[in-house]
Amino acid sequence: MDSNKKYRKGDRNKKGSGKFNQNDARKTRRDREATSISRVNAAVEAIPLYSGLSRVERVKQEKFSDLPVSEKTLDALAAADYETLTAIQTLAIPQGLRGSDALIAAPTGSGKTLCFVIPVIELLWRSRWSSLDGIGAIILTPTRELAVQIFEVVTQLLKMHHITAGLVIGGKSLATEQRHIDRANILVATPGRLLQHMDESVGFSADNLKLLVLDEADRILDLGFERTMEAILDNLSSDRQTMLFSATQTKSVKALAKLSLEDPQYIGIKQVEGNEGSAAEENSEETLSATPKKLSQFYTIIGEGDKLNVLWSFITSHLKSKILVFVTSSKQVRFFYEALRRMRPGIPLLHLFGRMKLQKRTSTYGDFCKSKAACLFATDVASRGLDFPAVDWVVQVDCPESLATYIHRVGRTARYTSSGKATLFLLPSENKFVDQLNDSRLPAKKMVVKRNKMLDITPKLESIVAANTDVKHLAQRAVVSYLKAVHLFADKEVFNLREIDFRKLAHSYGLPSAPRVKFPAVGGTKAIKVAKVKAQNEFGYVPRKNANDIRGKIELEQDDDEDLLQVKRTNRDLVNDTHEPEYPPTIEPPVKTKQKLKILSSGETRKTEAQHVQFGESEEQSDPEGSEMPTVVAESSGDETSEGEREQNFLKRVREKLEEEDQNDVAVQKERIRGKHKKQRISSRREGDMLSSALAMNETADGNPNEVERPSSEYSSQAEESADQAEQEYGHHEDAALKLLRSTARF
Ligand SMILES: Nc1ncnc2c1ncn2[C@@H]1O[C@H](COP(=O)(O)OP(=O)(O)OP(=O)(O)O)[C@@H](O)[C@H]1O
Repeated sequence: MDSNKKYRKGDRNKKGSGKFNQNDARKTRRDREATSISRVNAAVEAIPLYSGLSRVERVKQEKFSDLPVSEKTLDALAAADYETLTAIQTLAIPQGLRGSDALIAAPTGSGKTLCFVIPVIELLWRSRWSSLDGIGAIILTPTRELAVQIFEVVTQLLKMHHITAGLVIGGKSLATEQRHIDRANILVATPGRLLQHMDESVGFSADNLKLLVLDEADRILDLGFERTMEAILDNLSSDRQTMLFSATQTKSVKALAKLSLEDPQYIGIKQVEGNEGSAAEENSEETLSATPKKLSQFYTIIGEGDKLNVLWSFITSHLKSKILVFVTSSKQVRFFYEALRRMRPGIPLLHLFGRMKLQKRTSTYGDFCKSKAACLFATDVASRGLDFPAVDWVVQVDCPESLATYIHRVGRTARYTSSGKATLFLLPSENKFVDQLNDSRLPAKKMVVKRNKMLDITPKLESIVAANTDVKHLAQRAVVSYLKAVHLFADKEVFNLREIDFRKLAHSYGLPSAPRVKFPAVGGTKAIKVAKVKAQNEFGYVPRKNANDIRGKIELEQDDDEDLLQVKRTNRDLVNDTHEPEYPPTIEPPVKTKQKLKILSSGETRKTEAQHVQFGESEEQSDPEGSEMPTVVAESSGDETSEGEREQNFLKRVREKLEEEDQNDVAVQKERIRGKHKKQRISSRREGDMLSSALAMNETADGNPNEVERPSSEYSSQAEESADQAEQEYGHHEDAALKLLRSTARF
């Protein structure tokens, strides 16, 4: 009993001493941390205010280990193989660390992410932030992909810290985010979703906010979320540091800078080669237009009827490359992907656009990152900030709507120290864009397409479109959405619908004739409604008070499948806009459908010409907005044949072609089967008399009609295999997405 007591006492003592040791160790750690913090604080206070803005000078390279930052951050940086700072990092990180408000601009791929991630983490570490202190820093970024990408970098550098990070983006469960939001110290967010949490989440508090980062501010404003930004800024304490990153310095970015920054520093970098670079003067044009030096830029002039032929020839001659193809609208992305995968180019095809489900977008992004050779068709959702490693070629099939978009698209290659190439397809009417590139010192060289090397895929596309109704619909919608987008592009010197041959374009997509296009009037109420729905889809939330934002900033067409990122228009007063479409090659007068119904007295007959009602149109016309929308159809070429006849001829041609191909296929298959049987007979004979009965059976089977059926079923299964190939690939994508989502331990 006593010994038992003794044992317990000893045990307690032991435990006590353990506790004491633990407390001791904790205290030592705390002391060491405190010493480390005061040492780093002293070093940070000694950082001079950056003053080299008025001179263009060479930036000296530095090592991360020279920065006044915590051991924990240094260890994480080393673990991620970051050793030497890039030019913009050398200038911006120390300023971020010393607590300055700053407006920062640098070429694509120059390493801007670390410019804010390091100061964010360090500020919270130096402030001894704990989970009880709530949100200490918010990083706002325009798209979900970009948010996910930044979140990955944040979690990578937080590995050794006790600071938490959360990701709040549209497309995810709001309730899940709400359950965890009070535990996050660093929040990576898209603007709409952040505002939604501010309005609706009880646990959300940013009262202690120390640092706000606005990444890709120009893009956030482009998307028409000026008022959302104002509302967010209204909700945040002004006693904070703000870092604003923007590739372009538009009026609205300057207005946002005024609203959010206090006595800001302007830090810009032009021309980077590897880690080198020079400081650029404040507001210098060079800062805005610089692209990496290791990027080779080309352009080529191609008619609308040949773009797909040239693209196909390009893809099939670069089978070992990683290619990123930009087109204008999500419908084109889907059509290119669906049509070209059926033609088996010999390289994996992927596609990415704004309205894709988040999980699919993430998995596609992950797959393209991992692959060594692949071709990704994308809208501009992929053009800003996304960091795909080792892209060899960026191909812009359609002219970008602005130089800023061009810079961001080509910036997906030649990132950090790697080199890359970019080529741009321009219609002859878009030649003016070359002048703009030259004026902005973007050195693109002209490439000439060798006609004899160009493959003509139009007949193949015609067959695919004729055989697959869904692909045909996609092709029609792709043509329509492209033309509508061009209609909305502001730069009328470059984009002129009159110069585009709708029929040639449609033909190159495998269509017999140009689909009818209804060009939207600008800023109708229906368009605003659609814009709101789309903004909600993209950003998760649009507060009611911001409806005018959208009214003022986004014009969308009535096709509610359109890609938000493509058809938004900014900087026009849409409410008072009297701008009419400029190109009515043939404008159909509005059809009056609200006919007064007159009760006929018996014996009275109705005049027949008044009874011609177009049902397809009536729905639109009954809409008050509908009357503002002139229907523009493709200019008639003056051909002697009508559109209906043309379509019939086309279908006839395709049918004949398919029949011809079928006959060839059957002949080839028959030949193959004959050969196979011949081989079987020979081998059977060799096996001797024992197998003579089996041989006899085979010989009978030769004439058996069931055997003749076999090739065609083999053939059809081959065709199915071809059509399903990408779907099977997609299975891997989904796996990858799940892995990616699991590996990023959010919150
Ligand atoms: N100091 C560095 N050392 C090594 N790699 C770096 C360094 N800084 C950045 N990188 C790498 O360079 C690539 C581009 O960086 P980042 O995405 O931050 O560029 P960015 O300037 O934000 O580009 P964009 O303007 O297109 O968004 C990333 O893969 C990143 O990991």
